[in-house]
Amino acid sequence: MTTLPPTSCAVCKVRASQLCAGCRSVVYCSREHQKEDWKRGHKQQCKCYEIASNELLGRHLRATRDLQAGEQILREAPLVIGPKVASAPLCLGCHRHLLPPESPHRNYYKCRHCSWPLCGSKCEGAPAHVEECKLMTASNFQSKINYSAGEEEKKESAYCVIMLLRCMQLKHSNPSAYARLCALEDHLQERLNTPLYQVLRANLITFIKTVLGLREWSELQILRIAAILDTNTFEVRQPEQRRKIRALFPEAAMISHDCVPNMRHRFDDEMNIVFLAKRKIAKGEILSISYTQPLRSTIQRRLHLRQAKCFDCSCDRCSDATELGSFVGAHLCGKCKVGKVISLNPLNNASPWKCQLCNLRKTAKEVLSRDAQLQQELESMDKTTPLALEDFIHRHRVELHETNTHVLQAKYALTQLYGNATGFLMEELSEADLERKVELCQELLQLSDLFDGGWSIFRGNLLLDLEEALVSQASRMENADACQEKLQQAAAILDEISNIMKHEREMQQIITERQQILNNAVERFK
Ligand SMILES: C[S@@+](CC[C@H](N)C(=O)[O-])C[C@H]1O[C@@H](n2cnc3c(N)ncnc32)[C@H](O)[C@@H]1O
Repeated sequence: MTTLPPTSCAVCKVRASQLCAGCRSVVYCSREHQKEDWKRGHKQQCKCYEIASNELLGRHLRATRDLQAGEQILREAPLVIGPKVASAPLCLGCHRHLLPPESPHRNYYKCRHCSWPLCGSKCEGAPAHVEECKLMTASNFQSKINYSAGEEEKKESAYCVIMLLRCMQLKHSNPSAYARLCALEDHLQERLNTPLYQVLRANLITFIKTVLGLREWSELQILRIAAILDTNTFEVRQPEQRRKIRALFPEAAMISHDCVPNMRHRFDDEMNIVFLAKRKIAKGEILSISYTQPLRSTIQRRLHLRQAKCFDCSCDRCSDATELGSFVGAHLCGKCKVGKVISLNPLNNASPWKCQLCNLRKTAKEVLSRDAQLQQELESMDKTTPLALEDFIHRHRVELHETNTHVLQAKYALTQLYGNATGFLMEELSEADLERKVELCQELLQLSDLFDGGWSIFRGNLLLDLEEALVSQASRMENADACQEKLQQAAAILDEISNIMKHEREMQQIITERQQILNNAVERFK
């Protein structure tokens, strides 16, 4: 049932019709009254979602009105930001990945007080770093992270204390922010017996209580904050800013997971998190994002979610042994050679697997260990050219069908390599390789419609690759009709990309360049 918006101005009560675009639940008679109401408190109430709760998900967000594809749903500033539990050396002031020093015999710039690496003296006084620096200096702690040539990407586990200390400091510096942090889910009891928390217990607690002398904090209080961070932080990736860190957003932390999510998120220049609807969302629908990777199989995704977020996903994709008809987790049957081997109960990771066509059965352990081997093989492969990945798909064709997770991961990497890798640049691609790129993009786009469709970044990136390949194909064609058809296809795709990516600032230049290349191709064709 649609709720009709009110008809009188929220400020002066005269008959009015200017609807607030954010929540669409109040109207105003004028821009002045809208501004006045915003300052008076509508800013806090203007939302198109509410926090709801149920037994399965706990707290979650739910749409309070119909939402259009591409609509912004939530924007939130971070409560705390800092390094990931293990991180390559980064500046604790501006959080940028550190560049190697100019001379390889020199070290990173080190904070004059606590010796943590920084990008320069300017960051010594950065608000993010000042308090932790005082604490470490007061207890004579000096960081031992140094530059080591060739190991710039090595992850340092010493960074695990930073985000934790920043949260602990909120208790005195910002008690209301600390209270919001403490209200978040932790799964501490489930985490305490894991190997990671055993290590944290040994190292982190000693560091905080003994080295830094924060004796008033109990072991469980400290571990609870670590568990809150593990359950709720978002990874912030801003490659153009050389940033790969984590951040806590208390409202966004309420958003639940679904393996076919209806929202996507990004970070703006001020590191606010911004959520958009990937498709139309009806009033009352649960708002979701994915905490895991869409091209992974159900058993891989569920294991990851259990280990990282302590829950067993039972979404529509996970509940269906065929994964919505995609068979991403299935292997080809080694006996009848045509059937697909799928789990008899995908919501039980220990359930046996069986061929759909013959009587071949496998234990979950067999499936898992084979998957782990294949994943390992894929991850250790040379990804500088398409050759090894094509070879992987070919070698395993009897066991892995066209949409098996390992094949999909290889195919996605191939869409990036054809046209970009040395020796495989767009103009160097053979007709066959160019056609392969087009087919791979189209195949993955079809799959993305099942798991990550609509206005998704995955889809936007695949469309960009496809558009480029189509223009390149068109420019090699001699038949005018075929060329025109390709260029028209490319133009329609570019329109869609412009829509999907219109909020991604860093994509605008690429889109403009693509438009220029396409216009030139159309001119040449004419
Ligand atoms: C970032 S928090 C989300 C907010 C949380 N529900 C709360 O009440 O604070 C992540 C946690 O929410 C729960 N959760 C999120 N999505 C879920 C899902 N699809 N199924 C079951 N639990 C889910 C899990 O307990 C997970 O560890």
